[in-house]
Amino acid sequence: MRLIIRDDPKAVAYYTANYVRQRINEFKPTRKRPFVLGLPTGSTPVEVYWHLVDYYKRGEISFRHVITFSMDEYVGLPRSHPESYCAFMRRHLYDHINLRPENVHMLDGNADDLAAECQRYEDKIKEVGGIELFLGGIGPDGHIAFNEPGSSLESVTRVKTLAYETVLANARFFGGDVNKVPKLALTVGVGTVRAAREVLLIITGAHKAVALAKCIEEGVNHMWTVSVVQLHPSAMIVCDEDATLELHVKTVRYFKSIEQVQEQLIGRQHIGLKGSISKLASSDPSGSFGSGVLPPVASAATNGSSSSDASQSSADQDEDGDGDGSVSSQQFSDDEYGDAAPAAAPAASTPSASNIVADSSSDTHGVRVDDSIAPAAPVGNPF
Ligand SMILES: N[C@@H]1[C@@H](O)[C@H](O)[C@@H](COP(=O)(O)O)O[C@@H]1O
Repeated sequence: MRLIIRDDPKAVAYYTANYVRQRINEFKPTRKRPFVLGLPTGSTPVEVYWHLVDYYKRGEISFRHVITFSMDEYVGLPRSHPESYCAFMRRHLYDHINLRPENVHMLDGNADDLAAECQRYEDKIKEVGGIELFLGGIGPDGHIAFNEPGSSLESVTRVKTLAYETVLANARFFGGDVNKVPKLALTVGVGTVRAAREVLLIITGAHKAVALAKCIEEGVNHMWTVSVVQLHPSAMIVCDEDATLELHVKTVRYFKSIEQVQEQLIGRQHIGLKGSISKLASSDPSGSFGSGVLPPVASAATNGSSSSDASQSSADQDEDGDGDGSVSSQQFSDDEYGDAAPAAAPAASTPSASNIVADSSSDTHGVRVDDSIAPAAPVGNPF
């Protein structure tokens, strides 16, 4: 498991959105080989979605060959209700990017046969080849999707009764009235999340610090269903400093030092997504490794793909899926299905990799970690 710690929720959102963009662009999805993405609701991912919309509008990513599966949905809440997860996903992401309607999958909490609806969802996930990347959040009680404490760690998509703590936590979306919060939901299972080829969780806030500690420092336990990520071969948690409050200092220093040492020994340019390593840095010019003195980390400019790299990756997607993998940027903009083509870059209210100013001052736990992808976040909700 990888734990990436950033200063605050904005930096977490920015890191996560960048990661998703790079994963999709490196995958080079085509019609025959789409990228299958699992997505959460909740307040935590909202800013991630703003960034993804921004990347799309800048032409840095295309969702044309991306298939999405939302994690969960309330039972009995009309889809048109502003707090339905269907409305949420449309409001924050789906209505603003070039997903094909047939590639958007959401659970129907008003289906006549809820069990059949859950089975349909599982079948559909299998039919498209499984989920490549499952992005998730957690509740303060450590639930992932709506897999409340005590959920089977092998569970699949099903109807779930919500824990009182979750109803309380979500009452804020229903005018603070717990009576208005649906008590049942459809949710992908813990096993559904585990089956994804990669899991990326975003966890922010002191109110989730106990859950993060249970997830990382204790054993796999159905009372903290997020802890199942310990069993996943490719799991990453991106959290903020507040969420680390219940972790041992040693744990925090360990994960921060991994990031720092990797950059020193390997060089950020050689660390692939999912933590893969292409080669070691050619030399250790300072010769300082082992002395306990870590050199400054790389600057923002070396962090992952530049905007133009990402844009090129998008443009390289094989539009017609014939396997040749090469299309011109004109083809990238063409829209045989009538979707909106990537728009011009919006005004300077949104960030780009190039205008991020590195801030390496964070030293909360005594280990300096490069924060070079700390965001200049969008000003306000762009929608
Ligand atoms: N079912 C959702 C979860 O999928 C989500 O992770 C959680 C966290 O929400 P927030 O990000 O608002 O804390 O909320 C709900 O319970």
